[in-house]
Amino acid sequence: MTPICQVALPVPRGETYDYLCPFPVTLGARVRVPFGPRRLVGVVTALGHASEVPGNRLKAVLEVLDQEPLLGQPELDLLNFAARYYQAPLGQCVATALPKLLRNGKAASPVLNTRWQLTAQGRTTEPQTLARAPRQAAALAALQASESALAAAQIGAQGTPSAILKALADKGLIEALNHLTLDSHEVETPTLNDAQASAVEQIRSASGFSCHLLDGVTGSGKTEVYLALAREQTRLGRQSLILVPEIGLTPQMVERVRRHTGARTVALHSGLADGERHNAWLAARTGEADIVLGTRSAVFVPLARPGLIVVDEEHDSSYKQQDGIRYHARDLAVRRAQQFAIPVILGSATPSLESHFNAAQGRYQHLTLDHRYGQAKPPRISMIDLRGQRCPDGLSNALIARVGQHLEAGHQVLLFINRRGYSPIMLCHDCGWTALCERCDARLISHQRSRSLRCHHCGHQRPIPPTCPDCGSEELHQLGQGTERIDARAAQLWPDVERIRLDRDQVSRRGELEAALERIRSGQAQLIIGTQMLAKGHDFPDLSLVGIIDADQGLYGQDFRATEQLAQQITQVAGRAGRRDIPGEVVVQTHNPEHPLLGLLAPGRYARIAEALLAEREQLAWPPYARLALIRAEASTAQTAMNVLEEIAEPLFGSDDIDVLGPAPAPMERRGGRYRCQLLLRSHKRSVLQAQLGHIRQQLETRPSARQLRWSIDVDPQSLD
Ligand SMILES: Nc1ncnc2c1ncn2[C@@H]1O[C@H](COP(=O)(O)OP(=O)(O)OP(=O)(O)O)[C@@H](O)[C@H]1O
Ligand SMILES: [Zn+2]
Repeated sequence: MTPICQVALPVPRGETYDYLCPFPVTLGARVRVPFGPRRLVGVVTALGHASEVPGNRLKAVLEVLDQEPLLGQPELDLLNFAARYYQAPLGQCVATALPKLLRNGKAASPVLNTRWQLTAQGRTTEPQTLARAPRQAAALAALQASESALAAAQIGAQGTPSAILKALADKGLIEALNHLTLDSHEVETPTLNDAQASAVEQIRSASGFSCHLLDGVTGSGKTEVYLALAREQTRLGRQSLILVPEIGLTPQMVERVRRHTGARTVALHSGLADGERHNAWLAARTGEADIVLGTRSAVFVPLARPGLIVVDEEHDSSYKQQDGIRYHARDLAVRRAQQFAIPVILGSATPSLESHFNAAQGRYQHLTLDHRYGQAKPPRISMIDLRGQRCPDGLSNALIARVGQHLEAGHQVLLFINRRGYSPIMLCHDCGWTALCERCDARLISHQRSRSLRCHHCGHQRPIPPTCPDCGSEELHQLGQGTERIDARAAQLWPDVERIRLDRDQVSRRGELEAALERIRSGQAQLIIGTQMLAKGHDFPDLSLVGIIDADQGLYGQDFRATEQLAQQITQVAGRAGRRDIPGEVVVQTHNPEHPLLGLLAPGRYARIAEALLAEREQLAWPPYARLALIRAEASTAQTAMNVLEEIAEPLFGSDDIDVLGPAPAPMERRGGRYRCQLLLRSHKRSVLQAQLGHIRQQLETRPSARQLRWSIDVDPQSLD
């Protein structure tokens, strides 16, 4: 009898598909199969001899792509768990776990490295010293002139042959991005202070699975705790997986990891070229890499010899995927550690309420670092009361004075505003017209450089009108600020100071962020204007002042996590100031100086905020005191979406174990021309909720009325929008 294999395919529905397999094949290997008119690559998730599909309708595998399993049993278990828990098709979970080239059927062996970068030595070596090898000298000069890594074809006007690059690499002057070799003599291991050493000791002395919440104020040296442990794992021949929330944090981190551990380190994130990502993923899987530093989806990477998992900035909402499979990488990381029976560290200066709660319950070991490392003191925090002040461009006179002083002293200044563009409100002073998106319940944001009005929700854009479209008045005012406006004002105020603006409009392409961060780190840029991209994790030694332009932005958020997130964001951004010898200062502009939350911003107070918020959550039975699942539906009319959600909700009313909230219109009801509604389910019993969700998903997949919908199920939603 021909064996039958179950294959997880990247298609929107269904669990797995059965195929006859006339070739030898192992679990976890990729196969190419016919699927309707198409040919797809999938992963074998089960093998057997029986199928519910009648034999004459079964199709056969066309090709087996891997002789050895690409995904091992632990990865398959995790993917199966994620598929069940997050109500997502297994095939899509598998597709999330694989880098693109492997998804497309490329062989599981490294592709040629695509980009080259300078090593520390290469940055400081004069090309003239290579005068006897003029082509090498030219290639080195070209890389020194570039702000980012380059492909061989981009180095020099005609490109550079790989033999020349190899020669430079052998001299230790350049390296392929994601390279695995190392000059071990560069390793410097910092001496830990008592608090760090004690944290390391406690984690090290745990055996088997253990979860540690490393709760340390900003600048307390959490990173060195991770690295000390990772270094030890490397020495013991085991791998460490370190997750960070944003790509922006990886280049700096990779450098630091290598310098402090001497380990073969690879980065894994979406900013890499396909080939680089492919190679890094394979290096993790074969065990060639000792340390894997990655963003969210790296939680799925196969590890040949796992020893430690770290989730840095564990509170960060970017660990939760907001579309497709809505998984939470932090939660899956804990699950993985359990699977492997190894320790996992969740680190943050502002731990999530979930992790606080778990630590309080004794499920996680709570380790604290209460002071900044070394002589660095907590930053001094002051408020500027904006009431009654006129500052259309967002900078009060008091803040301008502070910025001026810090710049004059030769330090760096960060102005934080969590909105890109020029101004969020365009208003006609005569008739009251405001610029709204036609497709969303949202205002259009003006962007001066491109002279356009843009919707940040659906991408719609149109030119800024010269006069009011309703009454023709020329009195069009722009109210409020985004990064662009702050930047424009800063250019007038400090024309000779080198500025850098960092937001998604500025750095969208690969390499741009790295280049920008390098300009900050090298001290070239003195004044930095940025969004939350810059708020966390970065360590800029010369930064002494952080100005928070508008603390009120988040004070009135409707979401149940709004206050938690605001407290985290402000604490984190404030934590960028004064991390070394220069004393730090934080200036917060607000119309609500008496707001209790702002009063709690002083360093070390975050725990008090967290306790207060937890008490509130308990009273209201919100997470972590209950579990939530949000079912979203959108359609061309609100009624269509509401009707289906009502049908779904109907049998649940009156249930003892599940609270049904809604269905109701989403906070932003119309987006991209479609109407959005949602149904929130809440329960104290995870298993009951899970069972119901399985049932609901089946209904949504099969009900004819649901065909006109776009719907999703979000388990443990990060926001209720
Ligand atoms: N043991 C040590 N020896 C020398 N320098 C250290 C040590 N520990 C920390 N530092 C330095 O102190 C600064 C802050 O450390 P680190 O970046 O690890 O803090 P963190 O707790 O991760 O901060 P954040 O949460 O704000 O990102 C860094 O510049 C780091 O190099
Ligand atoms: Zn829109």
